[in-house]
Amino acid sequence: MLQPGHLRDVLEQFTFSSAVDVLLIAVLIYAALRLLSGTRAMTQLRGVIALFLVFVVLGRALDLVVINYLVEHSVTALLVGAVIIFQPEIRRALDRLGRTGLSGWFRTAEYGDVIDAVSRAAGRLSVAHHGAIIVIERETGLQDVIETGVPVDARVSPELLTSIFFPNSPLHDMAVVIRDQRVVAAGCVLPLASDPADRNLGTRHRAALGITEATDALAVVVSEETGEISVALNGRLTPVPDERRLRAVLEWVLEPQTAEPPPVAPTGARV
Ligand SMILES: Nc1ncnc2c1ncn2[C@@H]1O[C@H](COP(=O)(O)OP(=O)(O)OP(=O)(O)O)[C@@H](O)[C@H]1O
Repeated sequence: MLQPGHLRDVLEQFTFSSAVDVLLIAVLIYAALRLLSGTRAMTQLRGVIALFLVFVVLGRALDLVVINYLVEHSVTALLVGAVIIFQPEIRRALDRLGRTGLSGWFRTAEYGDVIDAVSRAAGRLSVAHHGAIIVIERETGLQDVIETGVPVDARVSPELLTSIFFPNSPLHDMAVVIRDQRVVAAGCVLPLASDPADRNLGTRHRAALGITEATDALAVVVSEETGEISVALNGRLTPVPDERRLRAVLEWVLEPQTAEPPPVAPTGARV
Protein backbone atom coordinates (compact mmCIF):
# COMPACT_ATOMS: atom_id res chain seq x y z
CA MET A 1 0.00 0.00 0.00
CA LEU A 2 1.30 3.50 -0.89
CA GLN A 3 1.85 5.56 2.27
CA PRO A 4 1.49 9.41 2.19
CA GLY A 5 5.22 9.60 3.05
CA HIS A 6 6.12 7.47 0.03
CA LEU A 7 4.03 9.66 -2.24
CA ARG A 8 5.89 12.77 -0.94
CA ASP A 9 9.26 11.02 -1.59
CA VAL A 10 8.21 10.13 -5.14
CA LEU A 11 7.03 13.71 -5.85
CA GLU A 12 10.26 15.17 -4.42
CA GLN A 13 12.33 12.96 -6.73
CA PHE A 14 10.18 13.83 -9.78
CA THR A 15 12.38 16.06 -11.96
CA PHE A 16 12.17 17.53 -15.45
CA SER A 17 13.88 14.43 -16.90
CA SER A 18 11.31 12.19 -15.14
CA ALA A 19 8.56 14.14 -16.94
CA VAL A 20 10.34 13.69 -20.29
CA ASP A 21 10.76 10.00 -19.46
CA VAL A 22 7.04 9.53 -18.73
CA LEU A 23 6.06 11.54 -21.81
CA LEU A 24 8.27 9.47 -24.13
CA ILE A 25 6.94 6.20 -22.72
CA ALA A 26 3.35 7.50 -23.16
CA VAL A 27 4.08 8.45 -26.80
CA LEU A 28 5.64 5.02 -27.39
CA ILE A 29 2.66 3.17 -25.90
CA TYR A 30 0.23 5.37 -27.86
CA ALA A 31 2.15 4.72 -31.10
CA ALA A 32 2.20 0.95 -30.43
CA LEU A 33 -1.55 0.83 -29.67
CA ARG A 34 -2.36 2.93 -32.72
CA LEU A 35 -0.22 0.68 -34.88
CA LEU A 36 -1.80 -2.52 -33.60
CA SER A 37 -5.42 -1.46 -33.11
CA GLY A 38 -7.85 -3.53 -35.19
CA THR A 39 -5.21 -6.11 -36.09
CA ARG A 40 -5.11 -9.78 -35.18
CA ALA A 41 -1.83 -9.02 -33.41
CA MET A 42 -3.75 -6.75 -31.02
CA THR A 43 -6.07 -9.60 -30.02
CA GLN A 44 -3.06 -11.81 -29.32
CA LEU A 45 -1.34 -9.00 -27.39
CA ARG A 46 -4.46 -8.50 -25.25
CA GLY A 47 -4.43 -12.21 -24.37
CA VAL A 48 -0.74 -12.15 -23.42
CA ILE A 49 -1.15 -9.01 -21.27
CA ALA A 50 -4.22 -10.46 -19.50
CA LEU A 51 -2.34 -13.68 -18.70
CA PHE A 52 0.70 -11.71 -17.51
CA LEU A 53 -1.46 -9.56 -15.20
CA VAL A 54 -3.13 -12.64 -13.72
CA PHE A 55 0.32 -14.07 -12.90
CA VAL A 56 1.49 -10.74 -11.41
CA VAL A 57 -1.61 -10.38 -9.19
CA LEU A 58 -1.64 -14.05 -8.11
CA GLY A 59 2.11 -14.03 -7.49
CA ARG A 60 1.95 -10.92 -5.31
CA ALA A 61 -1.29 -11.80 -3.49
CA LEU A 62 -0.26 -15.37 -2.58
CA ASP A 63 3.48 -14.63 -2.40
CA LEU A 64 4.30 -17.35 -4.96
CA VAL A 65 8.09 -17.38 -5.12
CA VAL A 66 8.53 -19.19 -8.46
CA ILE A 67 5.79 -17.24 -10.26
CA ASN A 68 7.21 -13.94 -8.95
CA TYR A 69 10.69 -14.97 -10.14
CA LEU A 70 9.36 -15.87 -13.60
CA VAL A 71 7.35 -12.62 -13.89
CA GLU A 72 10.37 -10.52 -12.92
CA HIS A 73 12.66 -12.29 -15.39
CA SER A 74 10.25 -12.62 -18.31
CA VAL A 75 9.77 -8.94 -19.19
CA THR A 76 12.86 -8.81 -21.46
CA ALA A 77 11.92 -12.11 -23.13
CA LEU A 78 8.33 -10.82 -23.67
CA LEU A 79 9.62 -7.62 -25.28
CA VAL A 80 11.88 -9.59 -27.64
CA GLY A 81 8.96 -11.97 -28.40
CA ALA A 82 6.66 -9.02 -29.15
CA VAL A 83 9.18 -7.56 -31.61
CA ILE A 84 9.35 -10.93 -33.41
CA ILE A 85 5.54 -11.46 -33.46
CA PHE A 86 4.77 -7.91 -34.57
CA GLN A 87 7.63 -7.68 -37.03
CA PRO A 88 5.36 -7.01 -40.10
CA GLU A 89 3.50 -4.19 -38.29
CA ILE A 90 6.74 -2.64 -37.00
CA ARG A 91 8.32 -2.87 -40.44
CA ARG A 92 5.30 -1.17 -41.98
CA ALA A 93 5.29 1.61 -39.36
CA LEU A 94 9.00 2.33 -39.89
CA ASP A 95 8.44 2.26 -43.64
CA ARG A 96 5.61 4.81 -43.30
CA LEU A 97 7.72 6.95 -40.96
CA GLY A 98 10.58 6.93 -43.48
CA ARG A 99 8.28 7.91 -46.36
CA THR A 100 6.05 10.51 -44.73
CA GLY A 101 7.83 11.59 -41.54
CA LEU A 102 6.05 12.26 -38.24
CA SER A 103 3.10 14.04 -39.91
CA GLY A 104 2.25 10.80 -41.77
CA TRP A 105 2.40 8.83 -38.54
CA PHE A 106 -0.30 10.88 -36.82
CA ARG A 107 -2.40 11.55 -39.94
CA THR A 108 -5.46 9.33 -40.44
CA ALA A 109 -5.57 7.62 -43.81
CA GLU A 110 -7.44 9.36 -46.62
CA TYR A 111 -9.39 7.11 -48.93
CA GLY A 112 -11.24 9.62 -51.17
CA ASP A 113 -9.19 8.95 -54.34
CA VAL A 114 -9.01 5.22 -53.61
CA ILE A 115 -12.81 4.95 -53.28
CA ASP A 116 -13.32 6.89 -56.50
CA ALA A 117 -10.73 4.94 -58.51
CA VAL A 118 -11.75 1.49 -57.21
CA SER A 119 -15.48 1.99 -57.72
CA ARG A 120 -15.05 3.41 -61.23
CA ALA A 121 -12.59 0.67 -62.20
CA ALA A 122 -14.83 -2.08 -60.76
CA GLY A 123 -17.80 -0.67 -62.70
CA ARG A 124 -15.86 -0.82 -65.98
CA LEU A 125 -14.34 -4.24 -65.26
CA SER A 126 -17.79 -5.57 -64.40
CA VAL A 127 -19.33 -4.40 -67.69
CA ALA A 128 -16.40 -5.91 -69.63
CA HIS A 129 -16.40 -9.17 -67.56
CA HIS A 130 -12.73 -8.76 -66.71
CA GLY A 131 -11.89 -10.67 -63.52
CA ALA A 132 -10.14 -8.70 -60.76
CA ILE A 133 -9.25 -8.59 -57.06
CA ILE A 134 -8.36 -5.22 -55.57
CA VAL A 135 -7.17 -5.31 -51.95
CA ILE A 136 -7.14 -2.10 -49.90
CA GLU A 137 -4.69 -2.19 -47.02
CA ARG A 138 -5.89 -0.57 -43.78
CA GLU A 139 -4.19 -0.92 -40.38
CA THR A 140 -2.79 -4.43 -40.75
CA GLY A 141 0.39 -4.44 -42.84
CA LEU A 142 0.17 -6.57 -46.00
CA GLN A 143 3.90 -6.58 -46.72
CA ASP A 144 4.08 -10.38 -46.89
CA VAL A 145 1.38 -10.46 -49.57
CA ILE A 146 2.89 -7.49 -51.44
CA GLU A 147 6.22 -9.30 -51.65
CA THR A 148 4.61 -12.17 -53.58
CA GLY A 149 3.73 -9.78 -56.43
CA VAL A 150 5.39 -7.35 -58.80
CA PRO A 151 6.11 -3.83 -57.45
CA VAL A 152 4.09 -1.11 -59.21
CA ASP A 153 4.17 1.92 -56.86
CA ALA A 154 1.95 4.24 -58.92
CA ARG A 155 -0.85 6.60 -57.88
CA VAL A 156 -4.19 4.82 -57.96
CA SER A 157 -6.52 5.64 -60.87
CA PRO A 158 -9.38 3.84 -62.67
CA GLU A 159 -7.27 3.73 -65.85
CA LEU A 160 -4.34 2.04 -64.09
CA LEU A 161 -6.58 -0.56 -62.43
CA THR A 162 -8.53 -1.40 -65.59
CA SER A 163 -5.35 -1.75 -67.63
CA ILE A 164 -3.74 -4.04 -65.05
CA PHE A 165 -6.75 -6.39 -65.19
CA PHE A 166 -7.09 -6.26 -68.99
CA PRO A 167 -7.08 -9.95 -70.04
CA ASN A 168 -3.65 -11.22 -71.04
CA SER A 169 -1.86 -8.14 -69.68
CA PRO A 170 1.27 -9.40 -67.87
CA LEU A 171 -0.11 -8.45 -64.42
CA HIS A 172 -3.82 -9.32 -64.81
CA ASP A 173 -3.56 -12.57 -62.81
CA MET A 174 -3.94 -12.60 -58.99
CA ALA A 175 -4.52 -9.44 -56.89
CA VAL A 176 -3.57 -5.78 -56.76
CA VAL A 177 -2.77 -4.20 -53.38
CA ILE A 178 -3.46 -0.51 -52.67
CA ARG A 179 -1.75 1.28 -49.79
CA ASP A 180 -1.98 5.02 -49.05
CA GLN A 181 -3.52 5.97 -52.43
CA ARG A 182 -0.89 4.00 -54.37
CA VAL A 183 -1.06 0.70 -56.19
CA VAL A 184 1.94 -0.88 -54.50
CA ALA A 185 1.97 -4.23 -56.28
CA ALA A 186 0.09 -6.43 -58.75
CA GLY A 187 0.06 -10.19 -59.30
CA CYS A 188 -0.04 -10.75 -55.51
CA VAL A 189 -0.94 -14.22 -54.22
CA LEU A 190 -3.49 -14.11 -51.37
CA PRO A 191 -4.14 -16.79 -48.75
CA LEU A 192 -7.28 -18.80 -49.58
CA ALA A 193 -10.29 -18.84 -47.23
CA SER A 194 -9.99 -21.59 -44.65
CA ASP A 195 -13.71 -22.17 -43.99
CA PRO A 196 -14.88 -25.44 -45.66
CA ALA A 197 -18.23 -23.71 -46.32
CA ASP A 198 -16.41 -21.52 -48.87
CA ARG A 199 -15.07 -24.51 -50.86
CA ASN A 200 -17.91 -24.17 -53.40
CA LEU A 201 -16.64 -20.70 -54.35
CA GLY A 202 -14.04 -20.23 -57.11
CA THR A 203 -10.45 -19.45 -56.13
CA ARG A 204 -10.73 -15.73 -56.92
CA HIS A 205 -13.53 -15.29 -54.38
CA ARG A 206 -11.84 -17.60 -51.85
CA ALA A 207 -8.64 -15.56 -52.14
CA ALA A 208 -10.58 -12.33 -51.45
CA LEU A 209 -12.18 -13.96 -48.41
CA GLY A 210 -8.85 -15.38 -47.26
CA ILE A 211 -7.04 -12.04 -47.03
CA THR A 212 -9.97 -10.42 -45.19
CA GLU A 213 -10.18 -13.32 -42.73
CA ALA A 214 -6.55 -12.87 -41.80
CA THR A 215 -6.41 -9.04 -41.75
CA ASP A 216 -8.60 -5.92 -41.59
CA ALA A 217 -8.09 -5.33 -45.33
CA LEU A 218 -11.04 -4.81 -47.66
CA ALA A 219 -11.13 -6.61 -51.03
CA VAL A 220 -13.22 -5.81 -54.09
CA VAL A 221 -13.74 -8.75 -56.46
CA VAL A 222 -15.08 -8.68 -60.00
CA SER A 223 -16.15 -12.03 -61.39
CA GLU A 224 -14.91 -12.81 -64.88
CA GLU A 225 -17.75 -15.27 -65.36
CA THR A 226 -20.73 -13.18 -64.24
CA GLY A 227 -19.31 -9.64 -64.08
CA GLU A 228 -20.68 -9.42 -60.54
CA ILE A 229 -18.93 -7.08 -58.08
CA SER A 230 -18.50 -8.24 -54.45
CA VAL A 231 -16.92 -6.75 -51.37
CA ALA A 232 -15.02 -9.01 -48.95
CA LEU A 233 -14.60 -7.80 -45.38
CA ASN A 234 -13.88 -9.69 -42.14
CA GLY A 235 -14.04 -13.01 -44.03
CA ARG A 236 -17.53 -12.34 -45.47
CA LEU A 237 -18.49 -11.71 -49.07
CA THR A 238 -21.27 -9.32 -50.06
CA PRO A 239 -22.47 -8.91 -53.66
CA VAL A 240 -22.88 -5.27 -54.69
CA PRO A 241 -25.24 -4.55 -57.61
CA ASP A 242 -23.42 -1.66 -59.26
CA GLU A 243 -20.68 0.99 -59.14
CA ARG A 244 -22.83 3.53 -57.28
CA ARG A 245 -23.62 1.11 -54.48
CA LEU A 246 -20.02 -0.11 -54.36
CA ARG A 247 -18.97 3.51 -53.78
CA ALA A 248 -21.49 3.80 -50.93
CA VAL A 249 -20.19 0.60 -49.30
CA LEU A 250 -16.55 1.69 -49.63
CA GLU A 251 -17.35 5.10 -48.12
CA TRP A 252 -19.22 3.47 -45.26
CA VAL A 253 -16.33 1.13 -44.44
CA LEU A 254 -13.37 3.41 -45.12
CA GLU A 255 -14.79 6.81 -44.13
CA PRO A 256 -17.44 5.93 -41.51
CA GLN A 257 -17.27 9.36 -39.85
CA THR A 258 -18.69 11.13 -42.95
CA ALA A 259 -20.58 8.47 -44.90
CA GLU A 260 -24.28 7.63 -45.03
CA PRO A 261 -25.17 3.94 -44.39
CA PRO A 262 -25.10 2.11 -47.77
CA PRO A 263 -28.15 0.36 -49.26
CA VAL A 264 -26.22 -2.93 -48.98
CA ALA A 265 -24.24 -3.50 -45.77
CA PRO A 266 -20.93 -5.32 -46.21
CA THR A 267 -21.94 -8.01 -43.73
CA GLY A 268 -24.36 -9.45 -46.24
CA ALA A 269 -27.42 -7.91 -44.59
CA ARG A 270 -29.52 -5.27 -46.30
CA VAL A 271 -30.06 -2.08 -44.29
N1 LIG B 1 -4.37 -17.21 -54.17
C1 LIG B 1 -4.82 -16.33 -55.07
N2 LIG B 1 -4.59 -15.02 -54.87
C2 LIG B 1 -5.04 -14.10 -55.75
N3 LIG B 1 -5.73 -14.40 -56.87
C3 LIG B 1 -5.97 -15.69 -57.12
C4 LIG B 1 -5.55 -16.72 -56.23
N4 LIG B 1 -5.94 -17.91 -56.75
C5 LIG B 1 -6.58 -17.63 -57.90
N5 LIG B 1 -6.61 -16.30 -58.13
C6 LIG B 1 -7.22 -15.61 -59.28
O1 LIG B 1 -8.42 -16.24 -59.57
C7 LIG B 1 -8.43 -16.62 -60.93
C8 LIG B 1 -9.23 -17.89 -61.09
O2 LIG B 1 -10.51 -17.65 -60.70
P1 LIG B 1 -11.62 -18.81 -60.65
O3 LIG B 1 -12.38 -18.80 -61.93
O4 LIG B 1 -11.02 -20.07 -60.19
O5 LIG B 1 -12.44 -18.25 -59.44
P2 LIG B 1 -13.87 -17.61 -59.37
O6 LIG B 1 -14.01 -17.16 -57.97
O7 LIG B 1 -14.89 -18.55 -59.95
O8 LIG B 1 -13.73 -16.33 -60.28
P3 LIG B 1 -14.62 -15.86 -61.56
O9 LIG B 1 -16.01 -15.62 -61.04
O10 LIG B 1 -13.90 -14.61 -61.99
O11 LIG B 1 -14.52 -16.97 -62.56
C9 LIG B 1 -6.98 -16.83 -61.29
O12 LIG B 1 -6.78 -16.64 -62.67
C10 LIG B 1 -6.30 -15.77 -60.47
O13 LIG B 1 -6.28 -14.53 -61.17
